[in-house]
Amino acid sequence: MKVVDGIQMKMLDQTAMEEYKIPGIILMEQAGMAVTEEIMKEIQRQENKRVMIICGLGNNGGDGFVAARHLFQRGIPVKVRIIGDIARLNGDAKSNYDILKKLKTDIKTMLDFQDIQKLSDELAHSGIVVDAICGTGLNRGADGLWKELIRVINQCGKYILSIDIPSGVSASTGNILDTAVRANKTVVLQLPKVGNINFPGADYSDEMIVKDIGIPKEAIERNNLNISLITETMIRNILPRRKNDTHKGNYGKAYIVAGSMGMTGAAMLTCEAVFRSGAGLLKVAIPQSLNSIMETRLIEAITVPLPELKKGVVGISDIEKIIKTMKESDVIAVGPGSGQTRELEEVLRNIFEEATIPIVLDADALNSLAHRLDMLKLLKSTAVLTPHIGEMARLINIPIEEIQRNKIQIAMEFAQKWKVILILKGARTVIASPEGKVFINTTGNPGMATAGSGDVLTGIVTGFLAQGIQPLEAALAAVYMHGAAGDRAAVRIGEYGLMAGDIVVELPHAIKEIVGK
Ligand SMILES: NC(=O)C1=CN([C@@H]2O[C@H](COP(=O)(O)OP(=O)(O)OC[C@H]3O[C@@H](n4cnc5c(N)ncnc54)[C@H](O)[C@@H]3O)[C@@H](O)[C@H]2O)[C@@H](O)CC1
Ligand SMILES: Nc1ncnc2c1ncn2[C@@H]1O[C@H](COP(=O)(O)OP(=O)(O)O)[C@@H](O)[C@H]1O
Ligand SMILES: [K+]
Repeated sequence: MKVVDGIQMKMLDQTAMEEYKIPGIILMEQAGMAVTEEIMKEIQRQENKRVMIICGLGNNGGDGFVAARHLFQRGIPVKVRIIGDIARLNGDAKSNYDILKKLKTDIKTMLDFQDIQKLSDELAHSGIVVDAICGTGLNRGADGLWKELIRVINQCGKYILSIDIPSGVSASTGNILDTAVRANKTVVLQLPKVGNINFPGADYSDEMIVKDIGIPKEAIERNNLNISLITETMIRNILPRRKNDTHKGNYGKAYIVAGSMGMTGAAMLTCEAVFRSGAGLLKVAIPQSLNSIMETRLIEAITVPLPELKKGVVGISDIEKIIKTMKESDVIAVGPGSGQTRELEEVLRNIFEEATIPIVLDADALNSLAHRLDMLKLLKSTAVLTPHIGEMARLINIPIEEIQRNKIQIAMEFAQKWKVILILKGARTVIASPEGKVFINTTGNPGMATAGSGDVLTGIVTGFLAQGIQPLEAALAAVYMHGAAGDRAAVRIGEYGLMAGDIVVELPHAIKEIVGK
C-alpha cells in the first residue's frame, strides 16, 4: 500500500481535480461522508450521543462541515466550533460552511482564550469530539490559541476522532510540531500519511481506518509515489514455497564473518537465523580461539576458523581464507560482534573489491565504514546495510535526533547516493533502495529492543539472499518476518522478558504462517 507525505497528497488531490476533472467539493463530500460513517459507528457504542466538531479554516475543517451536515440530517445532536475568523474561509470549505449556516445548525467561532474556555465547558456535555482543525496543511507548530485548544481537547476525556491526521502531527514525518491532538481513532483519507505511520504520530493517530474518497487508482499510480507500507501480501509474493524435488544446494550457501572475543553470541544468533530462514548451507568464519565454542553450540554450520593476528578478532592476515570461502558462497554477511578494528576496514576493502555476490553489512562492519564511506564505491555487487539509528548517525555524521526527525528523507538520500539497500532499523524500520523507493515496516514491538535482535535480522536477510531472493525483496521480507516473529514471541511471553533468541525460535512459525508450509 502506498504512503504519502503532505506534498504528495496535495499533488494527488490536484491530479484528481485537474486531470480527472473531479471537483474538489466532491472529494470533500466523500471525505465528510466517510467520517460520518465512522462517527455513526461510535454513536452506537456511546451512551452520550452528542457530537462536537471542531473545525479549522482549511479543507480539513471543510471535511468537518460536511460530516456535521450529514449528522444533522440524521437527527444527531451536533455542534460545530470553528477556530479562527470565518472571513478567511474560502473555496469548498466556505461552500460547505454556507450550507451548514443555512441549515441553522449550532455553529460558533472561537477567537480568543475565553471562547476556548467556553468550549471546555461544552465538551463536558459532549460524547464524541471530532478533530477537524488541521490535516496535511499543518505548516508550523501549534502555538497560541491552537495550543490551548488542543490542550482542552486532550484533557476532555471524551472519545476523540481525528480527520485524516491528528491536528499538530506533521503529515510528512510523524513529528509533533509543538503539540498535537491525541486521537482514539483517525479516519485517514484515501492513503495513509507518513505521519500516521511513523512515531510519534502513529501513537497520536491510535486506531486507524483508511477511507476511499474517490481519487482514481490510475491517478495514484501515475503519481509515481515512492513510499510504501510493507504488507503481508507483498511478503507472501516474495517468499516462494519450496519445491519437492530439491536438495540443500538449491537453498544457497551463506557465509558469515562474525564474532570476536566476548561477542560469540552475536555470531551465533546470526547463524541460527540464517538456518531458520531456510538457507541450505552455512559457513561461519570465526577467530580460531572461539571456534570450539561455536562448534559446540551450532552443530549445523561449518566453521572456518581464522588464524588470528590479535587474539579473538578477525584481521587482515585472514583475508585470503575469507575471500576463498566467499568465492564458493552465494552471499556474505560481515559484522555482528566482529569488534571494531582498523584491520576490519582492510578486510572489508578486500571483500568489496572481490565480491560478486550480495554483501550484508551490520554492526562493526558499519562502524568500520563510518570513516571510509567512499569504500562503498568499490562495490561490484549489491550491498545491504542494516544500521540502527546510532550506527546511521556514525555513518553519516549527523546527530541521532536529526535522523530520527527525518528518517525517510535521510534513508532515501543515502541509498541513492551510495547505491546500496539501506535498512534503517528501529520502531518502524525504513528500507530504502538505490532507485529512490522507500518502504516502512509496521511489524515488531518494543520487546525487540534487546541485545542481539539486530544480529537476528542480519541472519534473516542473509538467509533469504542465500536462497536467491532479489536483494530489495530479501530486505523487505527479512524486516517484515523479523518483526512478525518478534510479535509472535511477544504474544507468547510478553515484551518484558523477550530475548533475541525468542525471535529466532518464532521465526520458522512466522514464516510458515505466511508461506503456508
Ligand atoms: N482537494 C483537497 O485538497 C482535499 C483535502 N481534504 C482535506 O484537506 C486537508 C488539507 O487541507 P488544507 O491544505 O486546506 O489544510 P488544512 O485544513 O490541513 O490546514 C488548515 C490551515 O491551517 C493553517 N495552519 C497550519 N498550521 C497552523 C498552525 N500551527 N497554527 C495556525 N494555523 C495553521 C494553514 O494556513 C492551513 O491552510 C486534508 O488533510 C484533508 O482532510 C479533503 O477534503 C479531500 C479533498
Ligand atoms: N519498539 C520497537 N518496535 C519494533 N521493532 C523494534 C523496536 N525496538 C527494536 N526493534 C527492532 O529490533 C532490532 C534491534 O536491532 P539492534 O538495535 O541492531 O540490536 P542489537 O545491536 O542488539 O542486535 C531492529 O531490527 C529493530 O527494528
Ligand atoms: K485533523
